Amino acid sequence: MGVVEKIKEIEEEMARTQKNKATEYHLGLLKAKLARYRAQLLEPTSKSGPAGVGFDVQKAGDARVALIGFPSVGKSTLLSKMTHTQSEVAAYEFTTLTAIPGVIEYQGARIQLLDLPGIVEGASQGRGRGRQVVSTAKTADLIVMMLRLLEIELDTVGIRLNKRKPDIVFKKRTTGGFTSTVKLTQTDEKTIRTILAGYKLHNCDVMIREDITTDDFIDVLIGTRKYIPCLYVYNKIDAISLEQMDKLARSPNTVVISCELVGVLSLAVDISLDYLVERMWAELSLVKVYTKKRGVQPDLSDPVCLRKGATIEDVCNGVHRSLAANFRYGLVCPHAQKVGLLHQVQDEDVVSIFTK
Ligand SMILES: Nc1nc2c(ncn2[C@@H]2O[C@H](COP(=O)(O)OP(=O)(O)OP(=O)(O)O)[C@@H](O)[C@H]2O)c(=O)[nH]1
Ligand SMILES: [K+]
Ligand SMILES: [Mg+2]
Repeated sequence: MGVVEKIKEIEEEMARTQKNKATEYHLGLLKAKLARYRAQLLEPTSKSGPAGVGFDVQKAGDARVALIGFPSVGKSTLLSKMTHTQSEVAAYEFTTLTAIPGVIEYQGARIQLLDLPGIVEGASQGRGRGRQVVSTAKTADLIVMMLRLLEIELDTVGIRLNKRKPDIVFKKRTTGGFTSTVKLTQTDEKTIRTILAGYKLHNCDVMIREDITTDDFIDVLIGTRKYIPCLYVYNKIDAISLEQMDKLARSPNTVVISCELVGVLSLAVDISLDYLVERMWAELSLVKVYTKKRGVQPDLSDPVCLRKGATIEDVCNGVHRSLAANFRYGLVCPHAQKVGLLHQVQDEDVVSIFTK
């Protein structure tokens, strides 16, 4: 039996099983199994060839943004308007058949924008190029989704949108302790133990530090979940009423645009592509650091772009491979603070590195 059939079978059993206290643990176990099979769907296997392999586009620049959406929502139109790359645009579905990279230059950073083939319902089960699109989406720092319905699709294949990793710590091969620093209102120790037993993890220390659900627990147990921020972008708002547009624009993590009406309308909500870039930039939360050599002004046009939480060591690695190995100390302006490799840098810091 293939993985897809196994998934179907478990889903059917879950649908048949009444939800009550007596079946709770069994359902938890089924959920965990389901999660494992779904993860398998995306893993490359020798037999199924390219399954789980994304499109062959090299990561470039300081961050990658993936454009995901149903066919013909206007992904290629958007890429063509926001970057110097032209991706074929047409009124029929599946115009784009591979990943097309473009570059947005913003605030001294280079953001790679990836136009992708449209995905349809059932994409996570391998329909169309869905699997390849989903695998590529997993490599992104931000997903720009041009339609909301697809959120569920990405969820079934282990991409968690706008969520951070639940605060759970496991240690295998220990005494089997269970600690929770908060009151659990959405799951309990017995359910979690049942799931662990289903995975043959009998000796495992679990420490839970927030009020998690059973699904959160399975996510962390499976360990391959990707937590990626997502912006929902509604294109073609020229086709809906002002009231509808206004309502959409107020939803969380949402931007409304029109690739056709750029610069034409003056509205209460900003529908410009400039505003979209601003929002993408905010979601990526990159930190820009300027490096400075002794006696020379820093080059403000060429920052090192890093993830939030980056350290002096990351700055070193961003400049040259050998820098961290020969590191003596760093100097961070504006406060001329002497720092070590583990010091976290802030946006707009000017950093000098002194080597042995
Ligand atoms: N009215 C309107 N039409 C748009 C807008 N943006 C794009 N279109 C049209 O929508 C159609 C599909 O655009 P594409 O950019 O090819 O869409 P896509 O999402 O890349 O499509 P696939 O590659 O087939 O998945 C084209 O005819 C575009 O001209 C918009 O803001 N308003
Ligand atoms: K199209
Ligand atoms: Mg396209």
